[in-house]
Amino acid sequence: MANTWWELKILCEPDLEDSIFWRLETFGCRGTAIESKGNSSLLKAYLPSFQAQLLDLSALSLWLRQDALCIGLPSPLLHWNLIDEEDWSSSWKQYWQPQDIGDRFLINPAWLPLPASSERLVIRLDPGVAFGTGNHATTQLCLESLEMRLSAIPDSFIGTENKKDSLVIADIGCGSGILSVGAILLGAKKVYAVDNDPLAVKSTLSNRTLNDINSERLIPALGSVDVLTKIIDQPVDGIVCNILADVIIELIPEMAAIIKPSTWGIFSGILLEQSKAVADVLEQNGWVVATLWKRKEWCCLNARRS
Ligand SMILES: C[S@@+](CC[C@H](N)C(=O)[O-])C[C@H]1O[C@@H](n2cnc3c(N)ncnc32)[C@H](O)[C@@H]1O
Repeated sequence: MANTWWELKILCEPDLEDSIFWRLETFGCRGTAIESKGNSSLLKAYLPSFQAQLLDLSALSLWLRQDALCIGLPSPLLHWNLIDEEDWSSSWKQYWQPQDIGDRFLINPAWLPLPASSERLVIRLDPGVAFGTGNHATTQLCLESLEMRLSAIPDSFIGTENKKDSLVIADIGCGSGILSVGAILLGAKKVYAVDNDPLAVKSTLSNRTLNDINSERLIPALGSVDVLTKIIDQPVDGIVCNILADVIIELIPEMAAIIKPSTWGIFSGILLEQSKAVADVLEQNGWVVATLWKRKEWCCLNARRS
């Protein structure tokens, strides 16, 4: 029998989009898409059917209504139905279009032709069921921060030991591998990409191939910081970590084992109201938080050790 998926369709006020995406992500949805419907937004999200029972979907519906109520907006309408795998893979892909991010990147869905000419660094992507299409504000903030870290300063200004083409980076919570691929395209020498979801590791591996990246330059592995401590052969120059504030807070002390005095860090997946808690833990663990970039209700902390 074909694998089946829940297709969730949510009609909502545009102002609710981000909080709903947040709920869907926490609920375990993959392959989210969005469509404008007049003054409303239609969000679609997909979830392997075995991951949720009808009761879970009812609970999700209740949370969505409560979230809307809290900020005084009309309740979103949630509908669900079962579809087979084949329909799933085509349903959300049709809404995903090439997208410029920052000054340097263009995200190109794997099934669409490459642009005839582009001065941008093209990240070809098929996220499969992993998070990381480039649509989410936190992914964009991380890519823009990487751009700032890796392309703002010419090699000649950053000293031999920090030359861009010798930079080793850890991508913690790599998802589709979008940030790892971006870092390599910007000139990093090597990226170790870890995720505790096997499907994310699989997706990063296939996106490595899709972008013709040598297997010695992008090294995906199942796990988290503990695994990095075993697979890296030297402390990393940079960390990019787009997970959730609570998880980042837990991982920060462990990161001490993979860094050196000059390591920089890009931390996102953090809601604005959580930024102080994350910044406090970073500072208690020897980081200096240099900037906070925000988009919608999300933020990204750029930090360094010295
Ligand atoms: C928000 S997604 C980020 C994906 C991609 N890096 C991006 O920026 O679009 C977070 C990812 O972190 C992974 N994750 C969650 N907790 C983790 C942990 N403790 N260690 C490693 N990965 C984790 C999830 O499986 C998910 O793929």
